[in-house]
Order: sequence, then structure tokens, then C-alpha cells
Amino acid sequence: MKRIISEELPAAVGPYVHGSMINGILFSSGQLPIDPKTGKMPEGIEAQAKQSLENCRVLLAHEDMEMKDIVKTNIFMDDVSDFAKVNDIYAAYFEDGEYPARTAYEVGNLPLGALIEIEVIASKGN
Ligand SMILES: CC(=[NH2+])C(=O)[O-]
Repeated sequence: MKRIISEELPAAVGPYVHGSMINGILFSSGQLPIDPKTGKMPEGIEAQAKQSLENCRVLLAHEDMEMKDIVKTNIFMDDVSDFAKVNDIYAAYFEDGEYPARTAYEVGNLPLGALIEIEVIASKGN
């Protein structure tokens, strides 16, 4: 198994790596919406959803993958009433209709008071 740590992503906030790769399948850790340039989270669910997705995109690029290589996404939200806003932002990261499987949850509380955390499983060239 390869443990993935990227200098282009915000440092882990606990004992985990950014992702693990085994047999060509990438398993990401949950990507909090931390801006790697500032080390801070932007305000509001739209900006946080974009940042978490950007962090997923950067992790995938580290392994020469793209958003279209995602086979499953898990989205964890502080408040499921943000569902529609998150859907609009999420959809823009994929070609029309070319979405991977996904599960979305309201989880109550997330680390560091984040409004969202996103994890992906990806496999190149599907
Ligand atoms: C933020 C995160 N992925 C964790 O496991 O704490």
C-alpha cells in the first residue's frame, strides 16, 4: 500500500495521511475545507464545499487522476439543509451526468467546526 502525503494539501489535523493507494484504487481521507495557502477555512457552505472539492481534486492530481476517475464520494455535512447548495457546487465538478456513486450525510459535528468534509474513492481510466 502507498501512503499519499501532498505538500499541496493542508496538513492532516490528526493521525492520518491524505490518501492510500492499493491496486490502483485511491482512498482519500476526508478532505476538510482548509485552504492550503492560508491554513484557514473559508466562510459559508458554498466556499467550503468548493474548497473540499478542490482539495479532492489536488489529491487526485497527485496520483495523475481527475474528478472523472472518482467511483464513489461520501459527503459529510454539518447541516443537511445545505444539501441543495452543495449539490449545485458538486455537480459543476463533473461533466453533465457523469457523476460517480455518492452518499451524503448530516453528521452533526465535524472536526474544527467545518461545515463539510468530502472523501472519495477513485480508480484511473474507468
Ligand atoms: C479530518 C479527517 N479526515 C480526520 O480523520 O480527522
